[in-house]
Amino acid sequence: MPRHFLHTGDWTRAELERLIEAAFRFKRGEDLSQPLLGRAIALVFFNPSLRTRASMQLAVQQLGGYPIVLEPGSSSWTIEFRDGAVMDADKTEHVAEFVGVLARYCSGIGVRVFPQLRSWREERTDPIINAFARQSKVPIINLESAMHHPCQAMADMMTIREKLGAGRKRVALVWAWHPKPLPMAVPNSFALAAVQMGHELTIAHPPGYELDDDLVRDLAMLAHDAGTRVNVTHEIEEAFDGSEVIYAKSWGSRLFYGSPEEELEMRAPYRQRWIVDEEKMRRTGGAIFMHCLPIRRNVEATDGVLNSPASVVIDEAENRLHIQKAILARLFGGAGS
Ligand SMILES: CC(=O)N[C@@H](CCCN)C(=O)O
Ligand SMILES: NC(=O)OP(=O)(O)O
Repeated sequence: MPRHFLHTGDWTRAELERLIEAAFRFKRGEDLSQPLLGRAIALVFFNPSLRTRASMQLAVQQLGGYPIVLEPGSSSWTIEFRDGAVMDADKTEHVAEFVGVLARYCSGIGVRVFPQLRSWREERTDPIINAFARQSKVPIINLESAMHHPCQAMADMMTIREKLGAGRKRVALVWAWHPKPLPMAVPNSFALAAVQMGHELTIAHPPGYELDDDLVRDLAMLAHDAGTRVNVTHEIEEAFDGSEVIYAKSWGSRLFYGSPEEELEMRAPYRQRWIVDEEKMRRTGGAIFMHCLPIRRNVEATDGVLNSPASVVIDEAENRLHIQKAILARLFGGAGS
């Protein structure tokens, strides 16, 4: 089985640290190697993207490779994932043939596939990215699945290092109100990578927005191993007191997968309070503000915060390019491996 990049939990802290160091070498222009020379990487997008798509295409190209972007269900065929499925409905080809064929053309396959937000029990197991990983003889890179967004989380860890230096930081993952229930991939991966890197993590969310139980258990174990801790609070202000990093993100409640209307009703009371504004940022004494983007201005965070020097969201997005070059170089040989 090839080594995939599905979530950071499969990689050691030392390996993650080396990825960040390699990413800084790319960023500083010190590493101009082309480990992908003459090779193709498929980038499979089931969902929209700005940053991931543009930065992965560029990353592959800057390493000498050729990116092939595919969009199943729009410009390429619809795909069936279930083993043993009788394919007499709408799906045109099976993931077995899809990855079998692509592996003859490409050295690796990046996949973006959001959850349907229909069945928590099923989607919490990340079935689609895992089906790709099971079927594939070439490395699979997770470009955001139902449960993880490791490229984002690694760009986030790089950005924290870049802005605040090495060592343990007090970081807060803050739930924000949003007009739609969104996936949990970004908060899961941020929390996981943050404790793996030894940061002290506070997670603030309203009741009912708990992250996955297994993930929370893993966070506690990893925090213990790293000599740090994870605090969970239902008070948004508590996340700001003394924090050095405010990481805002909205996510849907797992209690209401399959019933978005009820979910929206449950979150309605949180609209006024669960927003990052300048008043809350003042409680931190100089924290940086982070968000994976896209962000809804004056809903998740105010213009005042996003336009202030505290906001590092554009640097964070730039760092996607550099860390993904490090990840590609690590998976496909050459520099950074
Ligand atoms: C607005 C939206 O759909 N956000 C998606 C993508 C975030 C970054 N790739 C999410 O919350 O997972
Ligand atoms: N942050 C992020 O993954 O952005 P896109 O959804 O635009 O790729």
